[in-house]
Amino acid sequence: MSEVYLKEQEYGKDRVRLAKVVKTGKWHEIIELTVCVLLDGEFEDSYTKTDNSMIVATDSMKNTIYILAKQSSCVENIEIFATEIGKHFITTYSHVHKATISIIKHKWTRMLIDGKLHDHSFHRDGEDVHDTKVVVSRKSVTIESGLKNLLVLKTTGSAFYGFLRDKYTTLPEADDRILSTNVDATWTFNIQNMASVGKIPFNDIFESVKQITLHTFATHNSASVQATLYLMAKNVLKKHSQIDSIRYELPNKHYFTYDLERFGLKNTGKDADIFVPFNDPAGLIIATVARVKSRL
Ligand SMILES: O=c1[nH]c(=O)c2[nH]c(=O)[nH]c2[nH]1
Repeated sequence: MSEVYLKEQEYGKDRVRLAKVVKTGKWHEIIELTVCVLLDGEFEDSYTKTDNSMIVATDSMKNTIYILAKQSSCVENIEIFATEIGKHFITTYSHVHKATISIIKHKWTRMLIDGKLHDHSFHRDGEDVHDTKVVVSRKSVTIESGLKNLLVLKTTGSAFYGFLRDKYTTLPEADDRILSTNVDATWTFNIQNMASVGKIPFNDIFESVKQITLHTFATHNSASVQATLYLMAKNVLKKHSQIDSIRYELPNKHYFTYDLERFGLKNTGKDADIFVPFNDPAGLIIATVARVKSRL
């Protein structure tokens, strides 16, 4: 057999679920997270020589996440909390060279009861989440954040025509159609150094990216999912100088008119109002838009 070597490795604890309640008198906050920690470093011997002496047990990593959550005042700010966790692992263990921390923040929206925000009751109003992936090494920190699973639909203001037609094409041109997608967006931050991480208003930027995404989707006349995606990204980069690039993954969740002509009912063009939503197959449009780097 030809010689082999351990090309790369990462190991850690995934799907660590954690909720923290922050109480200010009767006013409570709930933060619910799913955390993944992966470590890279001098772990080769555990794979190749059955030497476990350098292994930080994944069970200890799980304990560490709960301990740091107890001690931290930044759990609500997942990019900062992830950086704290990453820093902990590379400063505590000299043989750990890189820690990759991924966190999903689940949505709990405060209830509005009798016209007032309730102090300790929350509901889930949508499956969209805020997530982050932070990679901490001794030299650098990289942070990407995301908005995942935001389901949107508009009933007009979307067309799709002028596309390539050949013997494989059956899709009719549409000057007015339903447009629906499940937005997944991931953006990377321009981080100067570890100390600057605490100064970035990650949660405000998240809310703003979400709002820009919704605003662009709703207000522009879409020529295609591709054109909508590019405009969303351009608007985000225009507004947020801390963001270097943004990637969108937009499935085109098709709604096709149902053939009611067979029953003597008009359901095309201006008369179209009965549609069949299709889960599968879906188009999938993926692109990353980045700033042109200045040559200065
Ligand atoms: O916005 C669209 N982009 C496409 O690439 C495409 N392809 C398709 O069949 N419908 C659509 N819609």
